[in-house]
Amino acid sequence: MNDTPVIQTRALCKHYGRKIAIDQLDLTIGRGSIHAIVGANGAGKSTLFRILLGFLPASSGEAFILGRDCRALTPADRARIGFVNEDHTLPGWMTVDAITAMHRRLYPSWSQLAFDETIGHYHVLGTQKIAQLSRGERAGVNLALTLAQQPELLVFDEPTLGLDVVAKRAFLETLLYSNATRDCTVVYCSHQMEEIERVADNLIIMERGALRHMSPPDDFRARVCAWVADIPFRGPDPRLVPGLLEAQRIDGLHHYLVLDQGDDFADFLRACGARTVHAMPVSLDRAVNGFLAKHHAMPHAA
Ligand SMILES: Nc1ncnc2c1ncn2[C@@H]1O[C@H](COP(=O)(O)OP(=O)(O)OP(=O)(O)O)[C@@H](O)[C@H]1O
Repeated sequence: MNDTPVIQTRALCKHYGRKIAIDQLDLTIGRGSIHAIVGANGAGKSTLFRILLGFLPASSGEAFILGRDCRALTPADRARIGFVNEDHTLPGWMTVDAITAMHRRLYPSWSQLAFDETIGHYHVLGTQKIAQLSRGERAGVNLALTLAQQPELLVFDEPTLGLDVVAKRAFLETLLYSNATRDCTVVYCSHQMEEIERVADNLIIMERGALRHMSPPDDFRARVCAWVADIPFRGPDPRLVPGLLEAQRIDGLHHYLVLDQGDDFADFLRACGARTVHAMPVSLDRAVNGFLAKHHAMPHAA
């Protein structure tokens, strides 16, 4: 078994003028599984993908994809990687049949079976032009073309953005199937947490171009907890609440979303005058969004 990481960056930086998009990023993603990268808008996810795929030079540091230096990818290296972005850019004037024939010629490892299995999820006719397809159908054709290459690594930049529930489900089913049936690693970024909860084995959180967390999604969810306390007056100064991500007062009760706090958080609340305290687990969506919102809201020196 090849244990070269599919993605590895060392002290990777990307500046756009004075703007720092990637900031000393050290990231290692192993082979296999589905890895989801999340981050607030502007966290650097698309920039990272563009560097990894060799579309954009880094300002400094190193980046490797499938063990190859991202600055010097050959056509043979690229054939091992399938990339789908949110725009599902395919030439609008070509028919589905024509573009399929072109890809079949281009990729020596083309699998007609993988193409047929994927396209079968969508109601697409071979005679239709790409421009005539709906957004979800275009996503399906793009995915079918990419999976038929039989890549070792699939990289998706917000692949289900703008798709309806049915198209999203078809896309995810295919993704899961492809990961389960072939030895294919999937790395994708998305803002759709319920989708990540369903498909991802590994959650990677980026913030302002740096890695903030990496673990199975459930492990991150377990770091965040919601507490409700009945405190008959103002409650503690938020700056003194350990691990605070979010504080709200609803119907006279104090609600706290906190990171990395154990049972002694209850003691803290009681010491602040709480008559009753309750801890509740949170969804992945709440945990990640609370985490990102907290840091997103912080003022940042340019
Ligand atoms: N061509 C560019 N010129 C200047 N700044 C840029 C350029 N491209 C990206 N940036 C900046 O780099 C940062 C990272 O952008 P990037 O598109 O990688 O973020 P993202 O995590 O993909 O965001 P989103 O979730 O909104 O798609 C942002 O602050 C963005 O404004």
